[in-house]
Amino acid sequence: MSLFTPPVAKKKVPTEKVDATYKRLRLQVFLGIFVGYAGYYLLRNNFSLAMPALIKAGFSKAELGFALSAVSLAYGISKFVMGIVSDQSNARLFLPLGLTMAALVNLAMGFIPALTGSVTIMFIVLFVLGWFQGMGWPPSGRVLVHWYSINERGGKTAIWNVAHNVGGGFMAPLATAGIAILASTQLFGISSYHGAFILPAIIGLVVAVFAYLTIRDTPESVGLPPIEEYRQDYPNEDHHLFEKEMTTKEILFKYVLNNKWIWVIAVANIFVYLVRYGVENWAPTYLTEVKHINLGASSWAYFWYEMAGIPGTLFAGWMSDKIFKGRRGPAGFFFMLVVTVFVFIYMNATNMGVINFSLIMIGFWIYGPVMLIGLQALDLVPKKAAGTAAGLTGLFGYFFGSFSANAMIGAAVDAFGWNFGFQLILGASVLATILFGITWNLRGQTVLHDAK
Ligand SMILES: O=P(O)(O)OC[C@H](O)CO
Repeated sequence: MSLFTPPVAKKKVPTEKVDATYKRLRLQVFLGIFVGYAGYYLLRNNFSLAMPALIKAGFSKAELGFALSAVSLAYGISKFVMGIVSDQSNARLFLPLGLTMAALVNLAMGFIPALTGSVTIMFIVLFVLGWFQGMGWPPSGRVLVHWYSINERGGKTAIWNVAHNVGGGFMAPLATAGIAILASTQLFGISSYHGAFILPAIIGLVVAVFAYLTIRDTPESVGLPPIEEYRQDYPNEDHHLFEKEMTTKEILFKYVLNNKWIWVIAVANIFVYLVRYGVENWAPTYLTEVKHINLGASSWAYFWYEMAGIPGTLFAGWMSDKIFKGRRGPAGFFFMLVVTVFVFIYMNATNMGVINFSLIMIGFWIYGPVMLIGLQALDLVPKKAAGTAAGLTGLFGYFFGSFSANAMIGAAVDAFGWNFGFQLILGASVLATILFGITWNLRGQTVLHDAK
């Protein structure tokens, strides 16, 4: 454990050098967590690229779907558990370690055919992968709260959040290239689909080295003053800074589990994730089954849903920083209100242009709230509890929201039809809007009584 203990600088940076050092290191650590988290996404869903070959080998869609569910199941739990561990760990080591482990699991799946030989084994291996995946978000959050103060954190977290889409976007071509290389060279004498694991894993290892070289745990770890002091921007009225590392008990019972606002946004996250994955996962089926458009056209709609999330996320961060001066609730409320309107249009539309447009609009407006919940979790607690707070919201989002999106909506549609399935999504969207509304006056760790 001592290997991961957050470091403390032996010497302070001289006052005249503080500004230049801060400027240089803020850019450097940001690049580290951006590229690092994109690296995590290279290795999160690449199994799906191996699935067509596994189906040909005799596995059913239901079996592979079951195996795949292990990733989000483990990811949700790990984001919370590893979030707790990461709050007392050096982010410079923690993030690259999780990425390295995720890459090693992928290399094992690439080189050991037995690991993709049965559903049970795949479930176990993917569970382990999901667990290591949970080591990416918490240290990134730790870096964001220590290097960026509250009135700029929205914009910076939003830009960082784009790493999700960059990593997810590069994953498919990389995995496909890996398959093509093995198919043409017959290297290692294994089936070509193993390339979907091997090439992204190799890039993941390179990214882990880059992340280690660039990330620095906290400003204090390199002899700089705390960010609040440097930028004169404080998260609470008495300007109290939490610079002492805390025990797990303190973090959990003093700052996270007894903070009613964390519970409000954790529950909000169930509904946000139900909308995010409910719309995304079921769009291809809905469009092909009900609207009778071909799969090629529906996969383009899916692609644009993802891409629209990039400007939407940036807009949400900017809005919460600049218009609402560090308050995330009003921005989340506004974004979810618009999502609700477009879910309503989407479920009632008959014209293909309107259907595609409303789907893209849902993509644009939903990723803002996805990012804002994580950001709000970081804001609401002392810096030393950031990973745990964000982890708890992630647990609720993945364990309940993503799970319900996959299982409950499918069952509801089977039993009562598409309209009922959409009513569930619409209801979730309204509830998320209300819950964001409840947090309207929150800014950092303070409730602003005069905020309008
Ligand atoms: O855990 P992920 O990858 O869904 O990311 C969550 C968002 O960044 C939370 O703000």
